[in-house]
Amino acid sequence: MFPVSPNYGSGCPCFPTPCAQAVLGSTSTPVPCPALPACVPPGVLPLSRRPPAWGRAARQPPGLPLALARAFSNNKILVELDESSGVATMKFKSPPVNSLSLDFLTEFCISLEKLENNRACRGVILTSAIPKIFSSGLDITEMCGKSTEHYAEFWRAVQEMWLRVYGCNMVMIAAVNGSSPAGGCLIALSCDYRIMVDNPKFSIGLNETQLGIVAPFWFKDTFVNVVGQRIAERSLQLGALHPAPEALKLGVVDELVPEEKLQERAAAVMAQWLALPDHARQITKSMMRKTVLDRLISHREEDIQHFISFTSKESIQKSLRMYMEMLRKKSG
Ligand SMILES: CCCCCCCCCC/C=C\CC(=O)SCCNC(=O)CCNC(=O)[C@H](O)C(C)(C)COP(=O)(O)OP(=O)(O)OC[C@H]1O[C@@H](n2cnc3c(N)ncnc32)[C@H](O)[C@@H]1OP(=O)(O)O
Repeated sequence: MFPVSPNYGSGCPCFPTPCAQAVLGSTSTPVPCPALPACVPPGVLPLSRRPPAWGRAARQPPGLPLALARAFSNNKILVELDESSGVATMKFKSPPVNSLSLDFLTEFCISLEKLENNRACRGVILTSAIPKIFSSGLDITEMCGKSTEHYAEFWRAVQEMWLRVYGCNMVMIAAVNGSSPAGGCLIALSCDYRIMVDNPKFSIGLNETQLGIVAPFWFKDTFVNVVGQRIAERSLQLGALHPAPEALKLGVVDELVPEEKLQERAAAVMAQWLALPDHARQITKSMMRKTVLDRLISHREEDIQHFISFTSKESIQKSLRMYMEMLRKKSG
């Protein structure tokens, strides 16, 4: 079996079974899957793939079953598309705490890709079906006591999720209806707008240092782009989890609403954003985010190697085990 092109990923229509062009021949020259233009890194859609649909939702592409376009759910994420507004909702439903396991991340990327390829969809609201939890962040069990191959696969999936959300042409709104530490916070930060339930019991932040681990540079870049250098520096070093009212003050989220108004408010904000011409908004978004995206894209393999060597250290494994133990004691 030949290795596949480095451009091959869940963005390719032939995923997870690589087509002939996605497989590297004996020349070892990378041949990208034909569905992905060579200049486009995995996870980042070229602007030309999304036709402008300003003012109305575009028509359903022929051949796609209507039911699929309206709602689909594999296992951990429920996706509903309202074709009249062009807005989809992705509801995380992976009990107990929507942790970002390899399976979750894979399903997330496939679901988002389906929406990206559906011309009827122009915006996505991310929210949770689990009471009180948006997402508990990366699934710590994926980082404990596993093989280096597993760490590499897991980290590539984390990178892929971020590249897809941060580089997404559609309007992305996070409707944060519960706690959102670390990787959960990253998902929200990667959206265009964040609305959180006004409840001080729900907190959000990049708390990696509390686990004895370090938020990677692209987590940090995303955070800095939202709240600025000073707030990000203090919050990151302290591994702070900000209760909702504090998160609003610091700019981690854009607004707070009562729980019962969250979905209605997210739909209203989405309508405001969709009132703009798609092409102008998309080019502006891409211009604002390109430098940060490019940094990971050009250092992707290096970043995976960093993750593997960092995570494999006995001291890090010990910290993660102790943290899991602390969570278990608290819950049990
Ligand atoms: C030089 C630089 C090199 C770069 C190296 C890179 C290093 C890695 C960077 C990693 C980046 C991001 C990391 C993360 O995202 S780590 C995850 C951080 N998340 C947390 O800290 C949250 C932990 N969870 C909680 O605080 C709480 O669970 C909650 C979310 C507030 C919910 O509270 P609850 O009371 O409702 O539920 P609880 O009883 O605590 O939990 C229920 C069960 O779920 C288990 N669990 C919770 N969170 C996780 C998780 N993130 N992963 C796996 N499992 C989790 C918990 O243990 C309970 O299980 P059980 O019922 O006891 O079996």
